[in-house]
Amino acid sequence: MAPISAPSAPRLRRPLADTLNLIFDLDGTLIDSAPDIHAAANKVFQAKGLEPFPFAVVKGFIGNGVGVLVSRLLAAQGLEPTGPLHQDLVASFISLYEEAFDLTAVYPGVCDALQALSAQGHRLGICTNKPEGPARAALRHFGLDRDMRVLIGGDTLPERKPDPAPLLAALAALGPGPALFLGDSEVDAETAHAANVPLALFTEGYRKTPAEAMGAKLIFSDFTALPGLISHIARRL
Ligand SMILES: O=C(O)COP(=O)(O)O
Ligand SMILES: [Mg+2]
Repeated sequence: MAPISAPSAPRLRRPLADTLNLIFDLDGTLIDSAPDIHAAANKVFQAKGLEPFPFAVVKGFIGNGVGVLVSRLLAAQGLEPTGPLHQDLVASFISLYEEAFDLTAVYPGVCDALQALSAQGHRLGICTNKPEGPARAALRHFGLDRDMRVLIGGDTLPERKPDPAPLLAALAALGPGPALFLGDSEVDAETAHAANVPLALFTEGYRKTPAEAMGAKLIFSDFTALPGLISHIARRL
């Protein structure tokens, strides 16, 4: 008797040729959140009877996560950068941060670009030093979570950027394939370099170094151009 034929095996879900694993930074890359970070920092400092900060000072300290931000702010006022006051300020900052969206804006063209990239078959994820809770809340609030398959925040792993571990973990979650890390800062450039992943630099974020000195494979200032730029370089990654 002829064997009953097995139902045809499901097709292996292999990445399409020319599709990439695209990992995005969050603050200064997808969202311009510095005004909310500034407001939250001033609220928690003032609640302790401490002086508020000018916007440029807080903006210049963004990039290494909340713990480092608060340490830098304390040091800027000549205070001990670690210890109980630091812990208190970080805890209150994070609880404010989960709902601090009023002063934050998504950079122009981001939503459409993410949808277009996903529709082109690229796999998208986030690697940020923002704590995971506030990062998830921000992505949901701005409708940026739909196409994201993974989120690694500043407190998801014991390591955070510029250690390569968070970026490598995000990429591992997306599966094998060529990758690009899209970020705005020196921390992102260092992370990309340490993980041996090419960097696409978004120029409108919180960087201090000239764009050409960041070692980026791609430099862009406008998200509406991103899907086209990525199609152009995909084969060369
Ligand atoms: O929270 C920060 O300090 C920086 O966050 P980012 O990694 O998304 O730029
Ligand atoms: Mg950033």
